[in-house]
Amino acid sequence: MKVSAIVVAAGTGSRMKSDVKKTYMEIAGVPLIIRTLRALEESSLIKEIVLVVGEEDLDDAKSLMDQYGIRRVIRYAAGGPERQDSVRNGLQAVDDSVELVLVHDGARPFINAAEIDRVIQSAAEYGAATIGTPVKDTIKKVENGFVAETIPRQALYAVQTPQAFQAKLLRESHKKASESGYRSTDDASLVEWTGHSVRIVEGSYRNIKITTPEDLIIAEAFLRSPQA
Ligand SMILES: Nc1ccn([C@@H]2O[C@H](COP(=O)(O)OP(=O)(O)OP(=O)(O)O)[C@@H](O)[C@H]2O)c(=O)n1
Ligand SMILES: C[C@](O)(CO)[C@H](O)COP(=O)(O)O
Repeated sequence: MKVSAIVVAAGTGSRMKSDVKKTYMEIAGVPLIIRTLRALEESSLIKEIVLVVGEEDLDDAKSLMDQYGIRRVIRYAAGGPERQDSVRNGLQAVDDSVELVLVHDGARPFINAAEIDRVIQSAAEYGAATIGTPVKDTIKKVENGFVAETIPRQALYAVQTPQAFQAKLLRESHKKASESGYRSTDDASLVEWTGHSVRIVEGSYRNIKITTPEDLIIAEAFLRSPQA
């Protein structure tokens, strides 16, 4: 089964409040995107990577891949206004012969090959799968500054990436969403919206998305204490 990975790294990183684009920020001396791509290269199931970066960063990204010896990236695509647009642009660069597509945030460097392969195997079996972890906090819906509802925690998961899909299903979901103007923050929700079920794969609380400055402190701590 031919598996392609789309790595989305074209965001502006506004919540990081940094002059340096989050994608290229160094964590312990190595750019964030390089750490993430190195993790993906550990999976023998991923045959190619399509890297989605800002249009203005395409040349620099290719140089960075050469500098750090990232060999699995073979195609590039320009990002779009939102993450959903960037994924869609990446999809257009994936060969039609590819059977399964994995989508991963460039901002999640702490994924490991075992987790990646479990998501791939689950998507191969069920058509769509996402990694995630049970929510640890109590989650409440807020309206006008007041709690409107406490959502029972037992069934709640904080989903992460990688998410993986049969290529045809993901292409159709993105096409329908684009045609109808449906917008969402992850790819699994587009597939759900079309009525297809999505399998949950148990993940790790280490698979954080580097989003705000606090996440950099956590990331440095994770690097000092590698996963058992
Ligand atoms: N238009 C966009 C927006 C996001 N992303 C990517 O999607 C992943 C998850 O998005 P997020 O963490 O929100 O990144 P940013 O959008 O850059 O952050 P912010 O929302 O703080 O601006 C990141 O790897 C980001 O680079 C992307 O490729 N294209
Ligand atoms: C895809 C994702 O990482 C799943 O949790 C999340 O939805 C990305 O959200 P962001 O606002 O684009 O970081």
